[in-house]
Amino acid sequence: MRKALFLGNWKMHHTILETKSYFEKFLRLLLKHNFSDRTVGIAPPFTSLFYVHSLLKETPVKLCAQNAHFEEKGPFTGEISPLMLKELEVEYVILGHSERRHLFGEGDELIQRRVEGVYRAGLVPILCVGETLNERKEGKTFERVETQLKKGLAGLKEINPERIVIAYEPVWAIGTGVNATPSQAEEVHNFIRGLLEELYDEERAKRIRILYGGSVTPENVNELMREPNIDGVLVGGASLDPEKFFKICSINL
Ligand SMILES: O=C(CO)COP(=O)(O)O
Repeated sequence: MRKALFLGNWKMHHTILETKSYFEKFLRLLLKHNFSDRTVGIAPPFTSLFYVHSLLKETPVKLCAQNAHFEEKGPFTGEISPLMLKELEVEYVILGHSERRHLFGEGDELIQRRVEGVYRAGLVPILCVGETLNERKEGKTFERVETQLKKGLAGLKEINPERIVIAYEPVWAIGTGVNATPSQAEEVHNFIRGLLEELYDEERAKRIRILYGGSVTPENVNELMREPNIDGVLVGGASLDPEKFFKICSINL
């Protein structure tokens, strides 16, 4: 009932020139297949969105963004509005990524406003949550994830479950080459599903997709995706290489 979702988060990588050769390779591989049972998307840097929009127009690949402000417009230097993203037919927006939280000081309240603004604008927010290594060592994983999830969703009392995505990205697994084991990830995904049930109801909680992110590779994606509550992956480093990302997106489901 939950359609698998494979998303590449390029972070601050790939110029427009590099993006061109990426998509030549990626689309050549991808368009040979019929992937109606899954959704594939890529979040390039803002500077490439306009260009990538034109490349992806006739393809099933979804355009995604790495952040968004909550207002339509205004004096917010350096920010991009949901309206601007909608104009480019962006569908998914990553919010509350651990790099935004830890390197740029975004807190739960700001992230909540972004999630609400993006959702209300008709885009699909991907709310990222996850504990640091210290929090895990201190046994605070569930507590941390619960706070981030509840605060992040606080503005959305009513929800269309197909129009929100949660991404569990343990900070210690991001860009480290050390992924959460399938059972470590499943334990938290199952916990998140329970929280969603508490916040909404069982029916809706069952329909919300929960992605895993953190050192996903073509080698480990199969076993992660076998877990019942892992509905897709949010891929950083391995999505920068078109062949690797294609391998990830094309696994047997
Ligand atoms: O942060 C991530 C995706 O948003 C994960 O990054 P890596 O796949 O490079 O660990």
